[in-house]
Amino acid sequence: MPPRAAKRKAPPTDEAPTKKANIVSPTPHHHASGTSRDEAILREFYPPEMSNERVQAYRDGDIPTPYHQLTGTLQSTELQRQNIKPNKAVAHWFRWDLRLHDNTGLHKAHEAATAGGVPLICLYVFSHEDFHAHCTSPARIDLTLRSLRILKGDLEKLDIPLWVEEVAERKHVPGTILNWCQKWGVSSVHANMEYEVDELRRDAKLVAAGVKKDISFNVHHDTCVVEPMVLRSGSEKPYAVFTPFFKKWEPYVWRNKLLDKLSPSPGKNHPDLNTRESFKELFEQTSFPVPNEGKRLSEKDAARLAKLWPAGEHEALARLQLFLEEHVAKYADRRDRPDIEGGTSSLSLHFAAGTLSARQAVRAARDHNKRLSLDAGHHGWIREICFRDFYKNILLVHPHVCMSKAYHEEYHNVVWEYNDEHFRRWTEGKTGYPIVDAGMRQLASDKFVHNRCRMIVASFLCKDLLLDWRKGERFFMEHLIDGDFASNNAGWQFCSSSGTDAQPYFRIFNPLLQSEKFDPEGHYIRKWVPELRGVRGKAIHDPYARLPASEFKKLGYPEPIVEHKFARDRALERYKTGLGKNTL
Ligand SMILES: Cc1cc2nc3c(=O)[nH]c(=O)nc-3n(C[C@H](O)[C@H](O)[C@H](O)COP(=O)(O)OP(=O)(O)OC[C@H]3O[C@@H](n4cnc5c(N)ncnc54)[C@H](O)[C@@H]3O)c2cc1C
Repeated sequence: MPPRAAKRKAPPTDEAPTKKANIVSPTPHHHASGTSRDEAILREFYPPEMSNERVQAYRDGDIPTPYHQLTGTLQSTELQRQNIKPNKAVAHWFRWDLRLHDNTGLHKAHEAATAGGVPLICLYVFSHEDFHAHCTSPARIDLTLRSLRILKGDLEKLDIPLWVEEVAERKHVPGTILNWCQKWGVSSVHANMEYEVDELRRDAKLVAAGVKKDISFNVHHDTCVVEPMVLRSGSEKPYAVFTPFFKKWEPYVWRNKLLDKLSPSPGKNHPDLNTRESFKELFEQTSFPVPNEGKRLSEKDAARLAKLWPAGEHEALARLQLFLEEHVAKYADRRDRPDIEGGTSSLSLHFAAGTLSARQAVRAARDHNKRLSLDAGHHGWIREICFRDFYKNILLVHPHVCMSKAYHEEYHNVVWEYNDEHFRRWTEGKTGYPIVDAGMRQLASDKFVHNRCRMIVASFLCKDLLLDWRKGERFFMEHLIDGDFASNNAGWQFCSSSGTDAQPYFRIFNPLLQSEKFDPEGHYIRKWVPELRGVRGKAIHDPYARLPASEFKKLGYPEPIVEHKFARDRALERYKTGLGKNTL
């Protein structure tokens, strides 16, 4: 166990650096090739890896969590914010909640506007540097822009304008918003809380800065079905394991009738308010910002992905309905089968963009269930949605997971390989393990991967290649259309065995067995790995070992990058050493 930190306020070394030159390199574990574990962190935005002692200080409450900083600021300014008089408008600041229905912040903003007799106006902040700092993928940014266009159209029908404000550097976001509010006479802003560290700190600053300028910032819980931090174990602690969390979560949802209280979409701005004239410029914004180089899809990819993943809340609701009508009943049997179309809902991009709320989804599933109690399919699907809630709770209680640290910080003593060639071959889907390559090629093409294959490719990176899981985590965020920090981080930590509920380090996925079990006929592999389309029978899972050498050569498919048995033994040894389990 690391030594406990002394009871004093630790210096804020996990704050984002203001100048590049200030960043001092820690003592990274260098690899012979010159790359190091420190490269897994985006150093232009974040300080070096936090010490395990500092993690413990967060746990002990010696350092206030960003969540407590925000809630503390909200509490200490409550009276002042209440006393701010309505000016010319109330605003809702959209984030990853790009919908009208069941949007808590939007609903509260509408109520405040109605009570104050002023129009509701809306804002979205397109912050280029945040996209870089958070590794947001071009596909996700493109989906956001497409969702915003639909949202703008829907809001306009209600005489509510939506303005998209472009900000280059994220340090300017708070100032830009305050200026925007002053320009349009906004006295009150509502937004839904984002649970990542940078966002909680930004909001805490804004709430405090706002009251000094007579602007009330109000931040609401919205994204989870059950408000985070509410559910506690018998010993009054936040849950660290999913199953008991779910056991408490489910009856809590039904008992408190949480699904009967969905917020309605806002009503029309009253005609007497002359919103269209007073906020003409906001209505007339015709073009949206263009993402920076490297964050922009090619025209061809944009067109292809728009067809594959239509945006907006109407589409999300239609997709939800289709899934319930045609697939959910068989969910329990098929959710692990990447070879079956419709085995899962493919709604994660809508949850991530906020074009569908988790409450809407759980309620629709409950209402669709025809029996007295939930059947296995409906129940199993609702349980998966609960995972979102659980992982968002983890961010609030353990902010160090947002700072490139493992949930179980002792896993940081595991020494990873930093083999650039292996990493490149993994990213390109050229590992010589068909199921792994199929998963990585699905990611490259569709910017989405089936959950079972996310686990297989992640486990392969952490255990078979023994590469730093944070490199995989970042690569996923940079490519997934549904990239969500909490779920992605937790998924990676599950696979690297360092997270909550993680698979124990000695349980190592065998990619061959996974392939035979979850893609028995090899349909998924043949779909994504064209070199193997002509391979018949069980050879599809392991063509190198199961085909004659001459036949294998003709395929133009790579030999396995590592031998699984060797890799497994190496991983076990490295984990044991890192965790101090090798000593007598
Ligand atoms: C390494 C790894 C990385 C991941 N990265 C992300 C990510 O960036 N964004 C993301 O939304 N999910 C992520 N997941 C979780 C999961 O893979 C996806 O949510 C799921 O594949 C989405 O497909 P679906 O919508 O068809 O899911 P369904 O099976 O239909 O499930 C319904 C919804 O439940 C939620 N859900 C399901 N499984 C999980 C889970 N394990 N953790 C959290 N929520 C879950 C999702 O919101 C999903 O849309 C990751 C999992 C792993 C193992």
